[in-house]
Amino acid sequence: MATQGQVITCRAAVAWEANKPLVIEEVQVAPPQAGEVRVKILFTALCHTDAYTWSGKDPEGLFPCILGHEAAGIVESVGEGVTEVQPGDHVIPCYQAECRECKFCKSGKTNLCGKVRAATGVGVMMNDRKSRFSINGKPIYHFMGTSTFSQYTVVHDVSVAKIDPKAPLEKVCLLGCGVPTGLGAVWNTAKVEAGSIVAIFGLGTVGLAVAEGAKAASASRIIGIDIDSNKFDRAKDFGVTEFVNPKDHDKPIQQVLVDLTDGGVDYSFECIGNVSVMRAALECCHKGWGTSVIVGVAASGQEISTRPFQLVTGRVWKGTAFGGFKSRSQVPMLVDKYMKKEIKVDEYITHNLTLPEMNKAFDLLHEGSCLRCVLDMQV
Ligand SMILES: NC(=O)C1=CN([C@@H]2O[C@H](COP(=O)(O)OP(=O)(O)OC[C@H]3O[C@@H](n4cnc5c(N)ncnc54)[C@H](O)[C@@H]3O)[C@@H](O)[C@H]2O)C=CC1
Ligand SMILES: N[C@@H](CCC(=O)N[C@@H](CSC=O)C(=O)NCC(=O)O)C(=O)O
Ligand SMILES: [Zn+2]
Ligand SMILES: [Zn+2]
Repeated sequence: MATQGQVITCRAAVAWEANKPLVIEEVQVAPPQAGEVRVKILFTALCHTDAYTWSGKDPEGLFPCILGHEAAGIVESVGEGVTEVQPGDHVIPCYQAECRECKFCKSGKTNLCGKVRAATGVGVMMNDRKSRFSINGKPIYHFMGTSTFSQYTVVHDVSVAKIDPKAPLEKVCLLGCGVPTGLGAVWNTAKVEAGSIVAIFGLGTVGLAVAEGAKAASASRIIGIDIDSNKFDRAKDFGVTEFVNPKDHDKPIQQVLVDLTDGGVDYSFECIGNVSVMRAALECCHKGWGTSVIVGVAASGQEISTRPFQLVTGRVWKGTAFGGFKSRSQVPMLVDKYMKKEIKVDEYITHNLTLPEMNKAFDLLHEGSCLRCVLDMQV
């Protein structure tokens, strides 16, 4: 039966309140308005940022909402004026939009886009500042402009990347967030050169993708730092060459790393979201040129600090969102790289579950063995 122009009733995992188990509900998904795209989500993974917002620590977190931002699906219908995708196209929703027209997009200096960010930050669509999700008339907020924990979602047309229809959606859903973030932090944000010494704090999916990117950039030493030594074995497969567990040392971890590397590392990446570790990641960098990239997302109210002397003496502190990749232009390129076996994706998937098992998937996120759990959304 044709669904275009109709309200679709489907299942979604609804976060009614912070920290309360998500509830699988029947939700009504309104048709896309001008400049919008309704997508049938086939597979979604969970990212730690979903857990962060669910925890109530995200200043932009609004409830009730439908979380989820690392997914793949098929366009069901498009609103007026949408030209770049059509029903049947295979797509990856992009929480970081790319309109190609705004001041940010035109600058060439950033992958951030200003076109819809004000609306996505408050859980609504640009057109009418309303949600397309409801339950018996009660609006449910969108999240990150993607809300992929629903069998159908509505996104802005600037927030969807059309990909190779031959790509397996149950795998390439990961290219919606964590893997590109780590790779791009190395390639786009830090621009690591061959021969560099790299330190990675946190060996989850994002940290391992940093390792993969650093290996591809021919870094000479890739030092993985994690408080869970069980992470070390797996990290070798992603390019980590040495391991340090801060718990094994009495000295501050930045001093341990400075001693290990004749004065400090060329590049460091914080992939945890811990502001004390962010400081250590900056301070383990080599005087004169070492660059530290903040990737992890820290909770509301948290602030970073260091002695300004650290920067006066040439260290550089940076951050990255989605690894600096321009989403609509570059996600299809990452899918192609995966299809040519130039980047890993399957290796980050440690668990597969289904939509009704959403809460189990959130529990898994906190287990050391889990990198990414992919949910089959149509079960
Ligand atoms: N900037 C961006 O665009 C993005 C940021 N993120 C953020 O990146 C961070 C990492 O994400 P995932 O890799 O999925 O997380 P994860 O939780 O899988 O990995 C974090 C790792 O850090 C380790 N760890 C925790 N405390 C530590 C400490 N004090 N010292 C050393 N290691 C420690 C844990 O054992 C774990 O292995 C999260 O904060 C997430 O929200 C995720 C995607 C995009
Ligand atoms: N709402 C949060 C912001 C969290 C954050 O920094 N998000 C990252 C992506 S994390 C993906 O898993 C990001 O790209 N930020 C840029 C943006 O435009 O949101 C808070 O306020 O803490
Ligand atoms: Zn994410
Ligand atoms: Zn833009």
